[in-house]
Amino acid sequence: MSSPLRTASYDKSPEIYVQGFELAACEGWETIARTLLQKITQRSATKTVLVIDCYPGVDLTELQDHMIQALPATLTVDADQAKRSEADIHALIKRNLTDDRVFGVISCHQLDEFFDSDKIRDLQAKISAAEGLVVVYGPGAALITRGDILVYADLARWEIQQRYRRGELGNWGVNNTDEDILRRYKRAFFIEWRVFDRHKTPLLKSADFILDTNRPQHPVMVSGEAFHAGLRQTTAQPFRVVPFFDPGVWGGQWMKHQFDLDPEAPNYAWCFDCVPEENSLLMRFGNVRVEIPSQDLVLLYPQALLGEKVHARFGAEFPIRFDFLDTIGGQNLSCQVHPLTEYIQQNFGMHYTQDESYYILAAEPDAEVYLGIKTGIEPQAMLEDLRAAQRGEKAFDDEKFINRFPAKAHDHFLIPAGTVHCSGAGTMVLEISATPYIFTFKLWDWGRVGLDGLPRPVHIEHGEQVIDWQRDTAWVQSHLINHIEPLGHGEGWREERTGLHEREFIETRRHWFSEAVDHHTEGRVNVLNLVQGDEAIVESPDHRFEPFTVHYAETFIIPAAVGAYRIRPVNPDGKTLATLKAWVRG
Ligand SMILES: O=P(O)(O)OC[C@H]1O[C@@H](O)[C@@H](O)[C@@H](O)[C@@H]1O
Repeated sequence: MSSPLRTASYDKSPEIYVQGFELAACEGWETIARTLLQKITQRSATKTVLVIDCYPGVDLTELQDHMIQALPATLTVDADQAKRSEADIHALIKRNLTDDRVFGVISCHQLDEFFDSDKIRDLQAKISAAEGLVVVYGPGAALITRGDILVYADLARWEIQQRYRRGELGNWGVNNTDEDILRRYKRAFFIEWRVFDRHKTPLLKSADFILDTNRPQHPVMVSGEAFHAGLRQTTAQPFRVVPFFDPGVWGGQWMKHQFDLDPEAPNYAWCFDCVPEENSLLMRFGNVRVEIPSQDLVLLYPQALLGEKVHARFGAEFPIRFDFLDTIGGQNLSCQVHPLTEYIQQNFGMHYTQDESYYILAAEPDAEVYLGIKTGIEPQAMLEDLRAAQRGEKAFDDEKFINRFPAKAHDHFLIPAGTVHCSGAGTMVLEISATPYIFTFKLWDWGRVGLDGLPRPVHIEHGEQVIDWQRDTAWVQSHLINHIEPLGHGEGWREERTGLHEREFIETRRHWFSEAVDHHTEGRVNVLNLVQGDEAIVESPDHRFEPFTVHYAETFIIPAAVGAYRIRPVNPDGKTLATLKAWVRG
């Protein structure tokens, strides 16, 4: 392994300290109920309607038993009562759901389409006839009434996925807790999360309180005002999202040692350390830590975070993804290809595609990356071989068809969609890619089964429609491997362009430095990783944010609104550090 083991300095729980709202959050059901009662009392009204809208996956039984029951409600309304039937909902989303295990079609539905307007009217009549305290709760509660006090109970997607895996949770609007995990994830990714993100955005803007329900039996609540102050502060300083680590059939051992992860885990394959759509943010208000989906920041403050140009082009979506793929002590990823832009648009309703790159953080001496097809091969022969392998008749002859290139630390492999590729065993990849990450058409999975003992889904029928057969040995060598161009230098630093390919919208720059380097967002969000060196400090030249410490391999985000920032090495030994920075071109 080319990188020696270090003491684990990588911070797995980065927090944002929100200034000026030290008393704005509280924790525990009892305290939360008391805070709500105070708010109700302060209204001095004979009737109060308290609405607790929820992201799907929030534990409604816990909410009922520990909080709603503690409130002196004269009427309690569960929004589920107004939901359309499972069959109706299925008919509405059938086309988006598809029969495939992995791929659906992105939904444009609005949440009110999933509710029965007559039932909503009945509930509204009941609510207006009631006196005293009325509590309306559950996903979609605010469709029935906006009420007098609004609480939004939120939940991060990563926690939702854990609940799916533990068999505790199915999708919203269907009784499918036992269904294949891939299918439940698909329904959430393509439909449910889209619809509920759309529904929650205006609610988060006006909610009196945000309820963090990520930790079972450890609820935390923060005022809407403090929540927004925290998000606004976040758009004016460097920050990190909460990384999550996941095992996989090809997973390795490097992250486990490097990041001090559970030594009992068999391996770790992925680390998502900057996929704001799925990660969460930790905001600290005094003694209380609140966890919210980092997507909330993207939905609520896209201009300040992304910058005008990026927001105009992508909407409220964070387009840059940094993640790790660890195969050191593991196995090859599946041999795969990603859809071309028109293919992802026309088949899956995504507006941009899964363009990727592999930046090598560390590698075993014999590590290799598979990239592009061999010059002169016959496409039909390769597809036939893949199909025969898929039928189980023989192993795919990768030697015959796919290039392999040696990989060492700091190499950068560019992978525009349509290029057949995978990282081989013995490689620690920092993926710097466009955000879509599930549009992987596996072509060959080396004849193995997944962690669940079942073959992982292979999609040769999609893959064959998007493989670019021009990307052969010579083309790949000259266009996709270490396309490194020196750009500038100064006292104790030099800058290089490392990618990405011209078909990809991300620009990447590497700085080698032993002295401070000045950077500027130029009005676009920057995402960086400290790819060499133990520690550096990100500072504001005019003291507009607190100095922010980053450690080796941590990914950090500089919102567009930050403007100028400086990265100073912490290197008493004078060693050279390196950052890899990405932003959206154009
Ligand atoms: O298909 P497997 O083997 O799990 O590899 C999957 C990984 O491959 C990489 O090239 C990327 O496409 C990742 O987004 C993906 O998670």
